[in-house]
Amino acid sequence: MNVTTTNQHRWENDPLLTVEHLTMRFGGLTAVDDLSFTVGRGDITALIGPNGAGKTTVFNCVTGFYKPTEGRIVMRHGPGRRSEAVEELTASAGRYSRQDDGAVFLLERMPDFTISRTAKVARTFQNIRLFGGMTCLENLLVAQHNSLMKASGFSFAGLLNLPSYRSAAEGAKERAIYWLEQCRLIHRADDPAADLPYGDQRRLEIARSMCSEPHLLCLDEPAAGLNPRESAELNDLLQFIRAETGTSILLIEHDMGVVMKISDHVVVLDYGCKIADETAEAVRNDPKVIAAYLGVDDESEIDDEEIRADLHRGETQPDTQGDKA
Ligand SMILES: Nc1ncnc2c1ncn2[C@@H]1O[C@H](COP(=O)(O)OP(=O)(O)OP(=O)(O)O)[C@@H](O)[C@H]1O
Repeated sequence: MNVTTTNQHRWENDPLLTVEHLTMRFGGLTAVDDLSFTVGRGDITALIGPNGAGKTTVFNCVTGFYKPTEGRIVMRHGPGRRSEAVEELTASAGRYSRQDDGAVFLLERMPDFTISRTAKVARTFQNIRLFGGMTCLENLLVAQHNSLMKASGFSFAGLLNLPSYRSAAEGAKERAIYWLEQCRLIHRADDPAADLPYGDQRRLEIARSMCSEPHLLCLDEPAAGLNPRESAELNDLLQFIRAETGTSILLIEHDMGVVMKISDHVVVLDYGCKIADETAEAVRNDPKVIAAYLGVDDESEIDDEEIRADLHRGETQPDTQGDKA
């Protein structure tokens, strides 16, 4: 997916998301400093960097949890850069505009619930946020509450009578069952989410996000706490999601076995600044990246086998069963 055309990376030619000159300050602390990068349509893009580099802050800006201090965050539905529509929208007071074959959204102007519902950006969190007392199936149905309410015409009578509501409710259940199957959780459909082992809960969160049919799926450390087998299964699931639905994925991840194996494109942050923005292959051999992970200033001093081995982990990991989770 990361081939270049006309000397540019593919993600530059068909960007789903562009983060442009993003800055986020908390009082005197600049957590993200003039950061620009692109998420290509259909790509798996990883955002990596040492602890405190600003990765989660970027996620919080993209998903509307924080209003950036400065910068523009553009999401696009439909192919191409849509430069004219983006500039027109920026000059107006609008939050999004629709074209015949798509739409553009300025995420920094939108509240978080509109970003998920209208711009179709879904996310998971570092700490699992499921409804523990609800069953797995219920968790996935609750995630589709918005579309069900819309189909009801936001009325009680609608809930009871409207054929459009009945058909939306059927669709929601089918989607929930589909994603439980793909995430290998269908046998736990009626169990409370809190009863699932940790790795299964992580997959349930991804299933829940996929029920909203996102164009962009943002995953904050999806492999955290997983054992090697579960990490390999996660790789398969993310590759399946991309191949089957075309959903683009932006992930924060410390597990280099996941990052290097499945990412088309890796963006590296250190102290809020971008230090690398390349293919996984190029990034894993970049002395700046190794230096950042080691916390050293002088790149010429680097000779750390452990860090190099970690950055190369995705190369050596054996494939797991098939191309489907
Ligand atoms: N709400 C906040 N208020 C003040 N400072 C914050 C806030 N959120 C993040 N920070 C600070 O911004 C910096 C970047 O934090 P952030 O969580 O984005 O880093 P990270 O790269 O995601 O780290 P990790 O890998 O440890 O999760 C840190 O110094 C952090 O303390």
